[in-house]
Amino acid sequence: MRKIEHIGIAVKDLDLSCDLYEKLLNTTCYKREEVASEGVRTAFFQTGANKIELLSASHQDSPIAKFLEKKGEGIHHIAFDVADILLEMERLKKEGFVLLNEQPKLGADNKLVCFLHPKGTNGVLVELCQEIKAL
Ligand SMILES: CC[C@H](C(=O)O)C(=O)SCCNC(=O)CCNC(=O)[C@H](O)C(C)(C)COP(=O)(O)OP(=O)(O)OC[C@H]1O[C@@H](n2cnc3c(N)ncnc32)[C@H](O)[C@@H]1OP(=O)(O)O
Ligand SMILES: [Co+2]
Repeated sequence: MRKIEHIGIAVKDLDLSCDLYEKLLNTTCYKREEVASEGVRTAFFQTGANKIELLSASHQDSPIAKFLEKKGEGIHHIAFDVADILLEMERLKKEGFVLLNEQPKLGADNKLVCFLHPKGTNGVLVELCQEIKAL
């Protein structure tokens, strides 16, 4: 794990929350992206070396919809930047962490991602992110 790649925040209304976070962070959202496979709409903010990812649900079966129903708006996950996601997944599996996807999957913001079950990380949903390098 090289650094925190982003903090994911679950929100009910992405437009409203984008306005709020633009005021809070004094910067505009640099990317909005829907990840249909995850059932999420995302909005990214760069704050110095860090990123905030706002996430809303794009359909009712989205993990974000379930999270909002159960816990309401708030921090949803912490994403870490990794150099080699396959190596890291292998290492974490050997360490006994529960991977929520056996293979890396396409995430937002040009990343390959994998999630670890929060039950094995003291209640924090952890996401691994590897930048997809242009060939
Ligand atoms: C990939 C695009 C983008 C990116 O950055 O590139 C994203 O970040 S997309 C983010 C949305 N996608 C995901 O979250 C995928 C991984 N998540 C899952 O597979 C599920 O949400 C899972 C397994 C974490 C929970 O799903 P489940 O159906 O089991 O929901 P439950 O409500 O029954 O939860 C079981 C248990 O886990 C606790 N929980 C759920 N979500 C979280 C969370 N975000 N942080 C911490 N804990 C969480 C929940 O409270 C339940 O615990 P319990 O003690 O039983 O109440
Ligand atoms: Co994320």
